[in-house]
Amino acid sequence: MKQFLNFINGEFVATGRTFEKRAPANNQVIGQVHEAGQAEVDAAVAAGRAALKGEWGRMSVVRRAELLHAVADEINRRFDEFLAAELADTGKPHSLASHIDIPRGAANFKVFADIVKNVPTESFQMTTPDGGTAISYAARSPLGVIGVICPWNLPLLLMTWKVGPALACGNTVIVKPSEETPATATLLGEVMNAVGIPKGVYQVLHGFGPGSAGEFITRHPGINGITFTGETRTGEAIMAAAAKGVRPVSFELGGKNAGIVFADADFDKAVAGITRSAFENCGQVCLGTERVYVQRPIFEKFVQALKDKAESLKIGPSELPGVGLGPLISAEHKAKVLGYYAQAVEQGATVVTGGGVPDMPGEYAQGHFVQPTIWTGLPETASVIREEIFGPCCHIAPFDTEEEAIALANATDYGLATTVWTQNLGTAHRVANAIEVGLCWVNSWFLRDLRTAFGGAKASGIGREGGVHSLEFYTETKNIMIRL
Ligand SMILES: NC(=O)C1=CN([C@@H]2O[C@H](COP(=O)(O)OP(=O)(O)OC[C@H]3O[C@@H](n4cnc5c(N)ncnc54)[C@H](O)[C@@H]3O)[C@@H](O)[C@H]2O)C=CC1
Ligand SMILES: O=C(O)/C=C/C=C(\O)C(=O)O
Repeated sequence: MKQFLNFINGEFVATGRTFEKRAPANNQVIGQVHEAGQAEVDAAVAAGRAALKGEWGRMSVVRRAELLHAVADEINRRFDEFLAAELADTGKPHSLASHIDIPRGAANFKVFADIVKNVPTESFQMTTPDGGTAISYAARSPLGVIGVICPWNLPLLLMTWKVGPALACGNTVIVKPSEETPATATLLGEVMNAVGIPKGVYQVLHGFGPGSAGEFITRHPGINGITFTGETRTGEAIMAAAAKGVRPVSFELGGKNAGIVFADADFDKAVAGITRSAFENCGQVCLGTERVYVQRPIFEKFVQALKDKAESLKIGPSELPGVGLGPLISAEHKAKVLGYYAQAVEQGATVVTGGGVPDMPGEYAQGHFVQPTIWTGLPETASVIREEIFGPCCHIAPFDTEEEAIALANATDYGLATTVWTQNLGTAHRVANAIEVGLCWVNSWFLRDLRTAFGGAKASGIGREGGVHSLEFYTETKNIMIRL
C-alpha cells in the first residue's frame, strides 16, 4: 500500500498516525497518509526558519531562478509520474490533467522565476527643503516562512501557483495539501531534493484542518504569512488564526459565478463555453458557472443545446477514452452535491437533465459519479442559486435587458468570476465593468495569462496573486531614502 509521508527538512517522515486515501472512481483504498501533528509542524517551522538564514537566504535571485527552472524541467521529465499521481488522487479525465494540471504545475515555477528576475522596483528623485537632492528606491525582501493551505480540485496547479512565486521571492514554504489529494505535493519533495533546493525550503505536512496540521500551521507564530485557496468559511477560520501576530493572508475563496449569454452571441461558441464552465472537472472549479442567464430570444434554444451537450458527456474513470466527466472527489462531497440535487426538486425546479447518479459498470458503481444536471424555473432565492455547490450542475434563467443581467449576476455575496458571451464590443465592455468580480472573461472561460491579477471580490477572496501582484504578497517592500 502506498504511504504518503511528510517532507520535513529534506527527509520523508512517517508519523504512525495514518488515514486512508481512497480513489474517487471506485472508492478503493489506494494509500495511507501520515498525519502531521504539532511536533512535526514545530520541526518544519524550525527548518524553514533555518533555511532562511542559510544558503537559501544568501542565494542570488539569478541562482534561485535557475533552480526553479530546474524544478519545472524535472516535473516535465517526470510528467507521467505526476500525471498518474494526480489521476489516482482526483479521478479526473486524463486529457484534463495532461493538458492543464501538470503543464501548469511546471509553468508556475518558470513564470515566477522570470518575473522576479526581471521586474524592477520603484525609484524617485526629490528636491529636499534646503535645495539638495534625495533619491529613494524600493527593495524587496522575502516575507519569511509561508503557510500554503491547498484544496483538492486542482491539487498540483493550485499548490505550485503559490509555491512558485513564494520561492522565487526567496521565502520558504510549508505546504498542507488537502487530505483528499496528498500525492503530487509529496512527489514534488523528491523533485526538490533531485535538483538541489536546500533542505527546509519546500516542506509538506499532511493532515486535516481543525485540530490537525492545517490549524497547527496557521496558528504557529513562526509562520509569517498564509496563502489559502478553498471554501469561504475555512478562510474565515484561517483569518482568525492569522489575526494573532497580525500576519498577512492571501485568499482565493468560493464563488457562485454567473454566465451571461446575450442573444447576439456566437451561439455554438457560447454553448461550448458554458458546457466547459459548468461541467469541466465535474464542476469542481471555483471559477465554474453555476448560474447561467440567457437573453430571452435564444433561451429555449440554448437550454436545449446545453442539455444535448450535457447528455453527450461520457462519464467514467480517467483512463476511459473520450471521457468528459469524472467522479466527484469523495463520498462526502457526493452526498453534498446530491443534497443540492434533492433541494432543487423540493424547491420546484424543472430538471432539464440529470439530477441523480448514473448507472456505472462493475467497481465504478462504488465511485463518486453523479449526472451532469441542468435546472430551470427556480426563484433567485433558492439555495441552489445562492450557495456554492461545486458539482457538475447549473441553473438557467432568462433575462431581457443588459441592466437586468448585471443585477442578477451581482446579486450574490460572492465575486469571483463571470463569463460573458456577446459579439457587441460595447456590451462586453459595459457588462465587464459593471460586474462585481475579480475576473471577467468575454467569449472565453478559464483562459489564463499568468502575468495578470487573479483573485476574487466580495466573499470570494482577499488580495490578488499572479504576475507582479504575487510579489506584493510574498515580499516585504522597504523604502530606502538617500540624502545625496
Ligand atoms: N477553490 C475553491 O473554491 C474550493 C472550494 N471548495 C468548497 O469547499 C467545500 C469543502 O471542501 P474542503 O476540501 O473541505 O474545503 P476546505 O476549504 O475546508 O479545505 C481546503 C483546505 O483547507 C484545510 N483546512 C480546512 N479547515 C482548516 C482550518 N480551520 N485551518 C487550516 N486549514 C484548514 C483543508 O485541510 C484543506 O487543505 C467543497 O464542497 C467546495 O464547495 C473546495 C475546494 C476548493
Ligand atoms: O490559477 C488558475 O488558473 C486556476 C484557479 C482555480 C481555482 O482557484 C479553483 O478552482 O479553486
